Amino acid sequence: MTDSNYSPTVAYLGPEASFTHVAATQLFGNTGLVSQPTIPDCIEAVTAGHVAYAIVPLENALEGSVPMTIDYLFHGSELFINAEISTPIEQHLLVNEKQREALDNLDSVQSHPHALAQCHKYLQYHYRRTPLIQTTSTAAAAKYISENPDLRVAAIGNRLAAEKYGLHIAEENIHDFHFNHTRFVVLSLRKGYLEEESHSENSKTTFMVKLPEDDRSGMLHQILSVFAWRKLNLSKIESRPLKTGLGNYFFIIDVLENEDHPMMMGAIEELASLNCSVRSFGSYCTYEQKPSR
Ligand SMILES: O=C(O)C(=O)Cc1ccccc1
Repeated sequence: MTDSNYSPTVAYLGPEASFTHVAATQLFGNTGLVSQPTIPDCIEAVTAGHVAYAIVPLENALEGSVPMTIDYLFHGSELFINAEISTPIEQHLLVNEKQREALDNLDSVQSHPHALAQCHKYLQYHYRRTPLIQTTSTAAAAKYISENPDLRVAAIGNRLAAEKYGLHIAEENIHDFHFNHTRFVVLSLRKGYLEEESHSENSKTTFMVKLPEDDRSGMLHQILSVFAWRKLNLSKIESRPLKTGLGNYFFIIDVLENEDHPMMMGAIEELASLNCSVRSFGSYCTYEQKPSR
């Protein structure tokens, strides 16, 4: 989707064949992608300037926000969101070819916490007594079982991981709900669209809003009316712990408008006049990934 003559370096939550990797190739192609073992590693790589961008999962339709991304992005990062890509997620049960017959006798099932949670009913029904082990990504679990053929361990991951690591798909589509999509965000130190020529009709802006210290009753209502009377459509509002004490929250607010729109500028000013602290993560476009993997 980016200019074919220019390939930026992009840190992604790897290894190869993770869902994040699939999303990264959709946006950036195959060149310049740098696998990182964890979400904090992706965020640190782009913050330190080792890569131009990082791409990480932000939110899943079944499980909600990815806490690791929220923690590192909203608590003290200097990063902006340049794009988001929403992808359909299909989870499969994978085993090493050597363990095809061990399915009734597994010692553990391993995957990313969100993948385990997305398949919870399946696991509860079929593997109630089997330990579930969390890994840094679905692909890390797939790679692990391919490198340890003698372990009676299954992984949960995508079809590409099965192909890449030579694994047998023991059961397809084990996610509990059909509509399983994940939002991945592209982050960098630069505020602005991934593609400069992006048009603003399809824009979204993400804000982090903190309430004033002297939190008054009806404050959230006041914040929402700032957007409501300007007919600014919110696609998300989520409260997250500020980590400063029980009951202290900030809000993540996504607005379906470009930050430069006069109504948005007015909204930000009005929030400031209510003594809210507002940090903008910038305006960006949403890309949709075709279902395939
Ligand atoms: O683990 C992966 O492959 C990821 O990219 C993170 C993730 C996990 C589960 C659903 C979507 C993304």
